[in-house]
Amino acid sequence: MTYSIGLDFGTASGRVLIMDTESGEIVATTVIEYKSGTIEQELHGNALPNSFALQDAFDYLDVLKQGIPQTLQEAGINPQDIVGLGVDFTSSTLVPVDENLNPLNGQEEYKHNPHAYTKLWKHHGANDEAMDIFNIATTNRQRWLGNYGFNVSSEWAIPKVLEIKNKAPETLEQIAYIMEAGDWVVSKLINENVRSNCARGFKTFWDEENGFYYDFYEKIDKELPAIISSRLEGRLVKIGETAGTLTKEMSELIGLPEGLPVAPAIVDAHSGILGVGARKKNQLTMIMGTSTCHIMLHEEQMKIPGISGSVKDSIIPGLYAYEAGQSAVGDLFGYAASQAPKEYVEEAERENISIFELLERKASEKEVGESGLIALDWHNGNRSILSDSNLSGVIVGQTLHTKTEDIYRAYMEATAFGTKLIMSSYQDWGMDVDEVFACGGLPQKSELLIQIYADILNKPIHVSASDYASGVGAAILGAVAGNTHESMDETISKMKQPFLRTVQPIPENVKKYEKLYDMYQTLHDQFGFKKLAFMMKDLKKLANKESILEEAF
Ligand SMILES: Nc1ncnc2c1ncn2[C@@H]1O[C@H](COP(=O)(O)OP(=O)(O)O)[C@@H](O)[C@H]1O
Ligand SMILES: O=C(CO)[C@H](O)[C@H](O)COP(=O)(O)O
Repeated sequence: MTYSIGLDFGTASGRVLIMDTESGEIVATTVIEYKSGTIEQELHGNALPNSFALQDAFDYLDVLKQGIPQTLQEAGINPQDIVGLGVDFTSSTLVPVDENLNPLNGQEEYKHNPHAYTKLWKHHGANDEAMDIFNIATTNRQRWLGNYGFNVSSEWAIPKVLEIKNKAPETLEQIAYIMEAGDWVVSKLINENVRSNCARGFKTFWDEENGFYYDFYEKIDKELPAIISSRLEGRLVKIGETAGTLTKEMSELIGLPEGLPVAPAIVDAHSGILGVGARKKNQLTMIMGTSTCHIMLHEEQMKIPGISGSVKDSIIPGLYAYEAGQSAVGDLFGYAASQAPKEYVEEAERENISIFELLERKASEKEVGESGLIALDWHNGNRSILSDSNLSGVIVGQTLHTKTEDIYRAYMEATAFGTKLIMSSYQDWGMDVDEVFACGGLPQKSELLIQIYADILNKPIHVSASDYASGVGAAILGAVAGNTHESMDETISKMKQPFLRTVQPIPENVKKYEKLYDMYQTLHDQFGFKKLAFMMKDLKKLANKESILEEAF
C-alpha cells in the first residue's frame, strides 16, 4: 500500500493528513493550532493598528516538526510507504525571509518589527496602497486589472509588498525574499526558492504568457519592478508537477524519507476543489471556513467585474479557475458567538454544548423573516463583488425585542445573500451553475447554515463528507508529484472524498428569501455605492456590458 501526505495550513491551525492513495481513505490526521495564533492587537506589548493581522512563520514549522511524526505514529505505517507530499496554504499570506529562507522575525533585532512578520491573507494594512494601485491602473485597467475583477484588494501580494516599502523601507533592505507562505514551506522542504503558479496568478498581477506585469509595477512605483524581481522571483512550478524532493536535513527533522517528491503549493481554497473532486465546468464549489471562497472552472478566460481573479492551470491543468470570496464567514459567526450574553453562556455550559450549538438551535426555531433583520456581512471588508476592505458590517431592523440568535441568523443569511450575488455574477457572464458543492470546516458544523444557503441560492447543495477537503487536495497533489497513478485525473478519482448529504431547498423558504434578497441588494448597493459608482464609470466603458452591469449592480 502507498500513502500520501497533505499539509493544510488554514487561518488558525495547520492540519496533517495521511491518505491511502488507492482507496482515498484518510488514515490519520493531526491538527496543530498556531502557538501565536493571529497577532492582531499587539506585538510583544506594542499596539498594532486595527487593520493588522500577522503570524509567526515559526508556528508553521511546528506543524511539520510535531504534526508529521504524530500523524505517522497514529497511522502506524512505515514512512517508506509515503510516496509524496503536498501543501496548501491561505493566500496571499506573505513571509519575509533572509538569504537562507529563515523568517526575518526570528532575528532578535526584528522581534518587535511588525513588517518582519508574516502578513496573513486578512491583513488589511495595505488598504491605502491597494487604493493607490487601483487609481494608477486607470490608464490601462482592461489589461492590468481585467483578470482581477477590475479591482485591487489589500489582501493581495503587491499591495502588501508596497506597504513594506512605504512603511518600513529599512526592513525591506534586509529582506532577501518575500514568499507566499505555501511556497515558503515547500522551499524549506526542498531547500530551493520555488514559486507555484497558483498563488502567483491570483495575487501578484502575473500570467503565464506575460509573466509579472512589470510595466504596471513601474507605473505604481519606479522602484517596484526591481523589488519584485529580486524578492518575488523564483523557479516557477505548476500545479500537477513536482517541485523537488525532501532534503536530508528536513527528512531528519520530520521523519519522512529523504528524496520524497514534494508538490508545488496550492492556495487552500483551490485545494478544496480537488478534495471534493470538482473537475467540470458549471460546478460551483464553496470552501467555507474562516472565510469563504467560491470557485468555478471554465475553459475560457473572461474579464468578470468583481470576481477576484481567473488563472489557467491553477487547479486543473487545461482549465481556468475563477475565484471569488467573502472575507468574514466563520469569523463572523465566531464574533457573534463571542457577543452572547451571560445567560446564554451559562445555558450552554449547563447543557455542555458550545455557544455555536446553542445559537444555532435557537436560530433554527425562527421562521424566515421573523426577526425583521437584514445584515451586510462586511465585518472584515467586502472581497467580492465590491473588493473594498474598508467597508464595514451593517445590521438593520433591530428593536428592543431583537435576540442574539436573531442577529446570528441574520449574519448567516447575509453570507448566503453575498454568495447569491457572487453566483449571479458568474451566471451573468455565461457560466451556468449546475451543481453546488460545500466543503471546508463549516458545512459539517452547521446544518442550519447549509439549509439557509440551499434556500437562498435555490440549489441543492452537496456537502463533502470530509471537513478536510483542502488537506485531501494537498495529499492528491502529493500523490501526483509521486507519480502514483497514470494521470492527475485518475488520482483525483481515487482520492476525492464522497458527499455526506445533499441539502434540498425548501420551496416555501425559497419564496420568502427572494423578497429578502431584494432588500439585501438595496442595502448592498446603498452601502457599497461609493466604490461601485467609481467602478461602474470605468467598467461601462471597458467591458461594454452595460445592461448586465446595470442589472447586477
Ligand atoms: N459550530 C460552528 N458554527 C459556525 N461557525 C463555527 C462553528 N465552529 C467554528 N466556527 C467558525 O469556523 C471557523 C473555522 O473554520 P475552519 O474551516 O475549521 O478553519 P480554517 O478557516 O482555519 O480553515 C472559525 O472562524 C469559527 O469561528
Ligand atoms: O484568500 C484566500 C484564498 O484565495 C484565503 O486563503 C482564504 O480566504 C482563507 O482561507 P480560510 O478561510 O480557509 O482560512
